[in-house]
Amino acid sequence: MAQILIFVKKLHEFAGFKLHINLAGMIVISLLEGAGIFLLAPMLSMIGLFDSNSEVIPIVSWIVEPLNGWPDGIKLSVILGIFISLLVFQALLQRYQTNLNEGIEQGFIRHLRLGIYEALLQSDWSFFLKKRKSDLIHIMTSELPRVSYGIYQSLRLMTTFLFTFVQIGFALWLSAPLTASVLICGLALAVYSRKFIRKSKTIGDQTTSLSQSYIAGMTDHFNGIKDIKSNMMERQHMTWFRSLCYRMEHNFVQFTRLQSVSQYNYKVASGLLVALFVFLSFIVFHVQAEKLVIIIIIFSRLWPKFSMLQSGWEQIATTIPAFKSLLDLEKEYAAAKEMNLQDIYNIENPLRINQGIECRNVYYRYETNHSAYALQDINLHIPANRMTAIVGKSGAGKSTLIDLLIGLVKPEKGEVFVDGNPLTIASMFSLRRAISYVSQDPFLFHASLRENLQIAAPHASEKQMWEALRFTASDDFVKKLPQGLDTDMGDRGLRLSGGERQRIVLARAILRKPSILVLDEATSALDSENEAKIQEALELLKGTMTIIVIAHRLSTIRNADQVVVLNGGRVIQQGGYQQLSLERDGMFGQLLDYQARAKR
Ligand SMILES: Nc1ncnc2c1ncn2[C@@H]1O[C@H](COP(=O)(O)OP(=O)(O)OP(=O)(O)O)[C@@H](O)[C@H]1O
Repeated sequence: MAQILIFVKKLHEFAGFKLHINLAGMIVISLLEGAGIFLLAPMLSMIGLFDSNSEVIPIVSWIVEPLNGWPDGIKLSVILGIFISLLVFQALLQRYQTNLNEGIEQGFIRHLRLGIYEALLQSDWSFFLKKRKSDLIHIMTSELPRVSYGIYQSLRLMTTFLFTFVQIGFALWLSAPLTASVLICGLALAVYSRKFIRKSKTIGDQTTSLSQSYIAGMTDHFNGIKDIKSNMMERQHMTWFRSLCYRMEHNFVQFTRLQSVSQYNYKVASGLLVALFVFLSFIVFHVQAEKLVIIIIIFSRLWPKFSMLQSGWEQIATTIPAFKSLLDLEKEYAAAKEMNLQDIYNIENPLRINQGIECRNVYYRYETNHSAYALQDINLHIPANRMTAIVGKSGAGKSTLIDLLIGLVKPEKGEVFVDGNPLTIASMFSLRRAISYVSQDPFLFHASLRENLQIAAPHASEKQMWEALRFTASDDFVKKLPQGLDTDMGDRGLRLSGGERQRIVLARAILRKPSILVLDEATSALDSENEAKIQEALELLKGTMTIIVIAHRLSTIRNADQVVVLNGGRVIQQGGYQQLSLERDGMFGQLLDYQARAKR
């Protein structure tokens, strides 16, 4: 419950006076409904349904007294007129309040959605390394609507509660002992029904974990669909999916069953209560007929509200785990926050690097409770406007070193310097403004080629786009695409071959006119001819920007000014290509030998 209160507080902060107007509207609607019910007594008496003395009923006496002595027809018309006016006013207010409610709810959800996405973009890279992407998608797509539903139910519950409260007030005014005895029965039922709320919460926990598995499973399966189909793994996946679907079905059915039991209990109890009620009225409390009619009308309208309160609580209880997921995520975000998004936007100027980037005694571990360091004792200088190649066996720490140099991860020990100044959070963002990074797994958005290029350089002209494409030997195949630059790239750029995709991503990186170009195995999927073209292009860039390259194919780094060899997270060799290739006992020489042998 504490989780919901936190969100109600947030709702209050967000909606402010609108929420107050909403609550006031609810109270007025309930009061009008109560007053309308009071008018039923004189109406029924005039029609002749019972012989009434309306003066004994509060409010009614104020209206009926001035009409005494008037003909019955006019009296009835006046009362009916007041009744209709109350109804119309109440209906109008109700309409306004419903719209206001929806506006508040949807506005609040938008506010939460934007907040989560903003916090996501403000989080550091280590947050994304630890978090399953599908869990974030799950929260944005499944948990947020549940939170929205929980808030809607909470507002509805509040309305029902206020309505019930006001109506109980009227009933108490008419007959305190009778109302009190009905309330005691209602309270006893509410205490008995607490177990239903607890069970609802357990079912809600299961709903969260099942929908999390569902989205995680679907994401994994779609990412690996080629492996599934080509390795005939359909049966295993179908079995997993079927079992999950059964469990999800059971989860929903279980909740409906639970609700039907609690609603059944309420119905039976209401029958028993009506009998008790009539008995008490006549035999014990001797309530006057007029008052009894009004009390019966009030309670006949109130009892469904009691059962709505119960079912509302149960519905809210199932959404509590979703509220909890959101709060947990907020805590994780707070711990992982790098900087405010607005401050990030304000960093417009790329960092100018004159001397270079340097690591001093740097150590880094992915998990601090794990003894293995991905990088250790790194002392390294990456000179500005030169090409540095980082090589080493798989798992040596090359990509981790790049992440550290561009400030994506922070050293556990030691420090990174740019032109002799320690890398701070602010300078790190300026540094990233200066970088174009091409990863091992080049990614294109499901949009046209033009849009994919514009993401990196929104103001690039068509001419500049073609220049970048020519630079990366992509212009020929782009011209052959059905709609040229406007061709859709498909899901993750699936429309292109691996090598074509790499060249487009490289063109995008160049288009940004970076002062540091980082290529993490960016040409691994290219054939020799295209790779040679890219090498020539990179040669042209040398001297104009700092280039850092990770490459397994050592032939591609022949022109590097500096080669850094990593092994087991340590720098074991460093120097010019020629110099290192002559050190025959060194790892670089060994790597060159392996590749020469593999070629033969
Ligand atoms: N997200 C992660 N969580 C935990 N350990 C990781 C993570 N990423 C990498 N590692 C570990 O850190 C070490 C260095 O990994 P890194 O990716 O930097 O190697 P690499 O030299 O780039 O390898 P490759 O050439 O295969 O891409 C490896 O032992 C790897 O298992």
